[in-house]
Amino acid sequence: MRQFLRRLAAPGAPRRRLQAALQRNASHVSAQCDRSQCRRIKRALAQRCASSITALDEQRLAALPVEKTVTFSIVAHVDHGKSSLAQRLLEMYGNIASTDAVGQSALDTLDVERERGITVKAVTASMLVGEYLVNLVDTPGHADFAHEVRRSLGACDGALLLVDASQGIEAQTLKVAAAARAAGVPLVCAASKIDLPTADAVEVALELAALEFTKDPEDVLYVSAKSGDGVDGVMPAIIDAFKQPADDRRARPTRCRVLDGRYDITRGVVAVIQCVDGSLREGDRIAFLGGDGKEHTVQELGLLTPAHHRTGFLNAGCVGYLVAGLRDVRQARVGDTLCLATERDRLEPVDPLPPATQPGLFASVFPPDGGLFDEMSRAVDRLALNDASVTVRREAKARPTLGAGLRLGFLGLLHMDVFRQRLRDEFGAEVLFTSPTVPYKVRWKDGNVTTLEALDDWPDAAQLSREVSDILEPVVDIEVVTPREHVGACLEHLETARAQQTGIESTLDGRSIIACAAPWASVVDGLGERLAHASRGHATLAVDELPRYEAADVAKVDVLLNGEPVEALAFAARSADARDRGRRAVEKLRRHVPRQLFECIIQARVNGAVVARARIAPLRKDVLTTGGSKAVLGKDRKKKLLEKQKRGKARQKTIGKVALGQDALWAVVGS
Ligand SMILES: Nc1nc2c(ncn2[C@@H]2O[C@H](COP(=O)(O)OP(=O)(O)OP(=O)(O)O)[C@@H](O)[C@H]2O)c(=O)[nH]1
Repeated sequence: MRQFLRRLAAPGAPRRRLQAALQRNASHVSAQCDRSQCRRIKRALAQRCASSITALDEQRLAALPVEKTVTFSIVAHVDHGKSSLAQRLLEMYGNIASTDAVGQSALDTLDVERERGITVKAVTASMLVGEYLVNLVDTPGHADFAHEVRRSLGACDGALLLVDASQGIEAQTLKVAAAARAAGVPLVCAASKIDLPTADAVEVALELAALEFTKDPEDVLYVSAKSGDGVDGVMPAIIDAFKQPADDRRARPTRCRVLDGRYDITRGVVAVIQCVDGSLREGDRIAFLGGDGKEHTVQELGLLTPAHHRTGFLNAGCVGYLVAGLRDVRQARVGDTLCLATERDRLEPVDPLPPATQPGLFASVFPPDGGLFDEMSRAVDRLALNDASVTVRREAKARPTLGAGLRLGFLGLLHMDVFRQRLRDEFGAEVLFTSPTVPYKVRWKDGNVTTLEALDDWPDAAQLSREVSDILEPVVDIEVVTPREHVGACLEHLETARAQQTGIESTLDGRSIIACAAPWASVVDGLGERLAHASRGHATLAVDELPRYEAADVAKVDVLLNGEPVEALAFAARSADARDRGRRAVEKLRRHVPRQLFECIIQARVNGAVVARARIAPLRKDVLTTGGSKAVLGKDRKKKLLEKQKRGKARQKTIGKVALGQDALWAVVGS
């Protein structure tokens, strides 16, 4: 049944059968698959039904000159309405059926996006607007996914900058606008959510002009995805601003750039590609420039609407999907250029996409059972294909209690948490994540500087006193945008986070922009949430992606169970806070470690000294009771049994392993 449903959900399946299957099979789907498989299959079926109503005129598309194509990204601060506006545009141009609901976008297809109500992946949808083919890219707003925005901007003719008219310009608005400027991408600005009673679109337009994001405040569009007001003016403005001059790109040798990809269990790598020059057809033999030299046959090509709409060809200016029987995820990396196999020796790669941002946070992952390392590794590689900013490296050495693992690099805590959830949702991989750590460095007294890839490599107490000159920590530039009345509260939190203020400016609409240099560890430790809380949700934080290193007074906190350090639980903290944080970690862990038959001692250790201790008493087994009733035992026999139990417990205490679940590990993270 599952196979049958997968076939139905695949592109090319007839619409009538799909709709009938969707209605008939809902209960079978539920019966045969687990919750997340079931949701995915039903969604794929529903999308296929919806995508078949798309009125893409393939003959017109085949003849479409490149100057009649436009690619643009929607960029904004988190929750300013990007996905909702994209949804309305898809409805307006017939890609999907109309709905009255705002907030659940057809472009947010991942379980994690729907559950959390945020976009984590940039998604492309192409639509026919008059005589133009417009490729829209909906990008995430959260800072942890800023690499998706930069990658999308690298492949766009322009960007639509949205600003929530009731919130005004926020920290991430400044960040994405700066990224667009750096990439040389022109902007069209729009004030969104103008239906809200607190909206002040004119104020937003003036502010956008003051910041030189638009030349004239009158050029700013006013839109509401909820009421639909102003949405019909968006595409004409986009086409007008971003249309490209006529050129001969269609006639040049074919070159396509890989923008994204995901692994499909039946079809292998499904790559999102942008046809930059020439055209590509199903059946063509292709090769990757600078790749492994292998040739592949194009099996399936089409547009993303956002569902797969198979066209059999892609011409210059189109963004679409490609299936070419690639089984190894390393064969089609984001940014790679592919061309016709016969032309590979005479072509240069397309301009590179912005490189993936350096990870700012590392964690190790281990399979729950050491033997499943290969399966875990494959799942991580396949998911990393869909998230180019994650770095994956095999741990240099196997950990004593956890076995072989992978060291993963992330851009922030949310990024890491989303990756963990996607591993489970999309690949069924339950893995153990260690406490995340920022990459510290050690400056030794002999002048050498080494990077601490993992907390395991942290110098011990003796080395610290004799050989280490400084521990260096990453520091980043941050900007906090807040209404003026909350500046005091924000500054207090910034001081607690050891942020050094470097400047403060006022905006036209009565807000302040505070610039600081802050330890990256404080930023990933929830500084953004604390600032938002202190300002009743008004303050927003944007972070510069490139850290520099400065000397810091930090120490490693080890957590021990029955005298054994648990590598997964070690973390670094400011020396002044290490004792407190160690105590909190022990307290939290005490609540998560199940009682065992033997005594369990939890300790926190800083620089070799124990700073906190908790004891979990053993479960008491009544060895004098057999089969539920108390046997009549002689005094000597009782004594013997109790002594035997005592010896057993002592042995268990030394060899007994306390099984720790991921919830216990997560409880300690951020203690
Ligand atoms: N009143 C009103 N609410 C809107 C409008 N557009 C979006 N919203 C609401 O604003 C919230 C965020 O909307 P999204 O479209 O998910 O915002 P986003 O910018 O795509 O969010 P991220 O991708 O996570 O950054 C949702 O609760 C929407 O229902 C609008 O025009 N009017």
